[in-house]
Amino acid sequence: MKTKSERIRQILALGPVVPVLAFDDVDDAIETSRALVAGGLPVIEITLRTPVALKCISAVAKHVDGAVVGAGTVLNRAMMKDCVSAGAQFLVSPGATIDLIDGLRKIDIPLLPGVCTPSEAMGLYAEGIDTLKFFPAEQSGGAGFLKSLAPVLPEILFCPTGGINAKTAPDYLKLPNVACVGGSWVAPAGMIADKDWDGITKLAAEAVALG
Ligand SMILES: O=C[C@H](O)COP(=O)(O)O
Ligand SMILES: CC(=O)C(=O)O
Repeated sequence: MKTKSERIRQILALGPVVPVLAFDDVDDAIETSRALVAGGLPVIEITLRTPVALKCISAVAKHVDGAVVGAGTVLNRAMMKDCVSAGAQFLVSPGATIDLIDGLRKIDIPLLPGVCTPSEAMGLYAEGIDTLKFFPAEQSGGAGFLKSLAPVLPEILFCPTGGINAKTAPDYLKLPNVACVGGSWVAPAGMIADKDWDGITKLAAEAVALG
C-alpha cells in the first residue's frame, strides 16, 4: 500500500494545475469537473466554502469519470472526517494545526497542508509530511521564494496556490521543488455561472500546455 506522501505526490503529478473551486450547486460541480477532465485536468479541489460543498464532493466522486476529487479549506478534524465520508481522495488546508496533524493520523487519505515560511515547512517535514501547499503564493514571495527554498529544503515538494494565473504559473512550474500549481483561473466563477463548459475545457487545455 502506498504511503500518504506517495499518494499525494502521485495525485499532484496528474497535471500541472489543480483547479481550486467553490460551488453553490451540485450540477455545476459535476459539469465543471467534467469540463476540466475533458480539458486534461483530472485533479479537482472543491473547497468547503459553501453549504453544498460536501454534496458536490460526493457527486463528483460518484458521477465524474476520471476525476480525482479532493476537499479544500479543511480547517479542523471534524471537517476532515466529513470529507472522508463524502468520498474525497485528498484534503487541502490553508495552514496546519496540531488538530489537523493529529486528525491526519486517523484517516487514510493524504493532506496537503499550507505553509508560507521555512520554519512551518521544516516542522511539517519533521512530522513526515513532505508535500506542502505554498499559500498564499503570490502574496508570500511568489516563485522567487520557492526558488530560494529548493537548495535548503530539497526533499520538500510544493503546490503553490493563491493569486497564480496562466501568465505566472510557468515561473513556478519550472522550479525543481514544484509539483504543480493550484488556482481558480481555470474555472472562473463567471464561467460557471454562465455554464460555459466548453470555455472551461478550453482554459483547462491551455493550462495543460503550460506544464
Ligand atoms: O485556495 C486558494 C485560493 O482560493 C485559490 O484561488 P486563486 O487562484 O483565485 O487565488
Ligand atoms: C486556501 C486553501 O488552502 C484552501 O482553501 O484549502
